[in-house]
Amino acid sequence: MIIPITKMHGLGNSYIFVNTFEFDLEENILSNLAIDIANKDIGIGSDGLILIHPTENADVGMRIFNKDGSEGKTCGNGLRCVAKYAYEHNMVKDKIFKIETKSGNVTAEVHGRRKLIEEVTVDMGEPHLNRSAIPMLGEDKEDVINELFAIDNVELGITAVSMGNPHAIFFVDDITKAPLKELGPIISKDARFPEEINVEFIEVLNEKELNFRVWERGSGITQACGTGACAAVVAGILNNKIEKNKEVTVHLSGGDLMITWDADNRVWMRGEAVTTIVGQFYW
Ligand SMILES: N[C@H](CCC[C@H](N)C(=O)O)C(=O)O
Repeated sequence: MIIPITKMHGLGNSYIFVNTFEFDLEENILSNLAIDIANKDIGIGSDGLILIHPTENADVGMRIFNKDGSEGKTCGNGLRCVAKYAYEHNMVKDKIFKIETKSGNVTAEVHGRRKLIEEVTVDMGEPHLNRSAIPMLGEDKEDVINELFAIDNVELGITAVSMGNPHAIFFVDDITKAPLKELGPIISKDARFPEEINVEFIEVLNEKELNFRVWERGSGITQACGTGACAAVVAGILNNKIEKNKEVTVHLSGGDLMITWDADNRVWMRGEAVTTIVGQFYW
């Protein structure tokens, strides 16, 4: 099979994009295709596969598959890249349009001159905090905000936030000492998370600035995670460490995202979207 592809990234969180408006893919090959295409030795190398697909519910649809072949429900960096691709390929006519994800529709706005888009803003919608929405085992009676979380003989304070995909947020005093490699994979697959979870460690620098590192469900350590950055800002505000309704700079390994949790309970993400390869994948 010769598959037309575009490799894109947001702050180094890279995916291989297939436009299924033009090249359709059978459902039963998607997981294995994601594993192979993301593999740096036998494939192109990325954090996963993203399909840009036709839908009745929005201007375009996005599906994301992690490096291990599992399907995620949404992807912040991926959404910015899909928005850039759709506008530059004349799949939408306006600069503001809707993108469908497995967790519902979001609204994207592309910024740039003529057909070169370098930055995108996405209204990521409302965060979800109750346990059943994460999902995380336990009674739904209260949200998970700095709750004691014992793991591997360590006691941490967990704040759990869903941005349409699950995030476990832990605050540390020094991001360079965050136990990402040691605890990321263990927490991500802990039985308390029936659908596993993305794991983020956050160092709050001041009320408008965070350092951020992530172990992604299904992909491991990535350079950036857009939904994770949104979840981190929500968690910081819930823990009274940062200010609501202000633009917060999140410093990820691959660069900065600007995140706002506004007075209408909506989370906004602004950042780059970059195309690096256009080509064909022989599979
Ligand atoms: N990198 C993505 C998140 C992928 C989430 C995926 N790992 C999952 O939820 O399974 C982002 O920029 O939001």
